[in-house]
Amino acid sequence: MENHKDVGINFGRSLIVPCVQELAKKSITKIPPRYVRQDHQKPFLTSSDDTSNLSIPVIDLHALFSTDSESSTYSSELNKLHSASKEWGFFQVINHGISESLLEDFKSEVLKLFKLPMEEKEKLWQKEDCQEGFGQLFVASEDQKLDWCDKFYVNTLPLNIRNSKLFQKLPPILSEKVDTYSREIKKVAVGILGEMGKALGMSKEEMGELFDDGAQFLQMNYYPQCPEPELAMGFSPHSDATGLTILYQLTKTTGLQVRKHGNWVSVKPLPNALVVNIGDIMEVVSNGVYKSIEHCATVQSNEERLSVATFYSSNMGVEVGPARSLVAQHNVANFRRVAFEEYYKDFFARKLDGKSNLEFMKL
Ligand SMILES: O=C(O)CCC(=O)C(=O)O
Ligand SMILES: [Fe+2]
Repeated sequence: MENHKDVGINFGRSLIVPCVQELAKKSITKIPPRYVRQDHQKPFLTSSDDTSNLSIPVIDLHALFSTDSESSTYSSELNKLHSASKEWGFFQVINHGISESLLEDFKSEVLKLFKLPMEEKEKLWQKEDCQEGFGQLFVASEDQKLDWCDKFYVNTLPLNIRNSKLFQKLPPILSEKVDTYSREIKKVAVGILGEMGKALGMSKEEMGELFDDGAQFLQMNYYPQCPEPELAMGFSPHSDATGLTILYQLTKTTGLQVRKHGNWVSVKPLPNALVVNIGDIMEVVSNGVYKSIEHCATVQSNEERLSVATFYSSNMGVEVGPARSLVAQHNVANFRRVAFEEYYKDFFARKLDGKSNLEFMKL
C-alpha cells in the first residue's frame, strides 16, 4: 500500500474505462459488446421465482441501541440481528438516527455530481495509479466485461486516508456533506458491530480493538438507463470485502438483488431505511457464524438508479482474522490471519467474482 503525501492512501488501481452515462446519452439502441453478458453471468430474477415474495429482515435500531439492555424489545431486536446476520447476511435498518434532512441534502449533492458536464467530470476521473474518483473498480484487463454503471469512489475515514487533493476538487457542499455523512454512518456501523459482538459472545474490548476506528470507503453508484437491460449488469455478483456495508438507495428504482438459497431476491427500497450487509471481514471475524452474501445490481430501460455504499472495514494495522475469543469458543479457526494491507491489496488486484475473495482466507 503506497502512502502519498496529500493524497491519503492508495489501496488499489483499476483500468480507466469510458463513462457509461455519456454512452447512454447517445440514444443508442444496442449496447457495446464490452457490456454484453453471457446468460450464466446474469442472475436475473424472473417473476416465476418463488423467492420473489421474500423480503430481507428489517431491524429497528432505536430498539437495538436501547440503553435498557434488560428490556424485552432490546433482546428481541438483538435476536433478530443475530439471525438476520446468520441466515441472510443482509437486512434493512429503520430508526437509524441519521436525519432525513442530511439524507436529502446528501442525495441532492450526489445527483448534482453525476450530472456535472463531462469536462468537469474529467477533472475528477480516476488516475492510472489510483482508483479514487469517477470510473469503475476491479477492472484488471482490457477484455474484461464492464458494468453498466459509473462510480465515484473516495476514502473517507480515518482522516489520514483521505485524499485531500481530491476533496478540494469536489464541489464544496458535496465535500462537506460527504464528511458529515461518513461520520454519521460510522456511528451506525460501529453501533451495529458492537451489538453483533454481543450476540456472538465477544467482549466489548475485543470488538472495539477491531472496529472502533475502522477504514471507511464510500462508493457512489450511478446506473443510467440501459437500452438492453436484459443483456447488461449494473453491478456484477460479488460479496463486499468490508466489515459491514451500509447502502443508501437514493432512488425508488429497484435493482439490488441478494442471493438466497441459490435464488435472487430483490431488495425493495423502504422509505428512510438503509440496507446493511455483512462483508467478508465480518464473516472472517465471526469465524464463519455470520455470512457475507453475494449480491448484484440490475439495470432498467426506462429508469436510472443511484445508490451510495459505505464500506466500513476493521482498523488499519490490526490483522484481519477470526476473533480469538470465538476461535477459543469454537475450538477451531476457520480462516487465516493476514495483515490488513495484504488483505486489501489482494482484494483489489482481482476482478469481482462472487465470494472468491474469501477463498484465500479459508483454512
Ligand atoms: O447499487 C446497489 O444496490 C449495490 C451496490 C453494491 O453492491 C456495492 O456498491 O458494493
Ligand atoms: Fe456490494
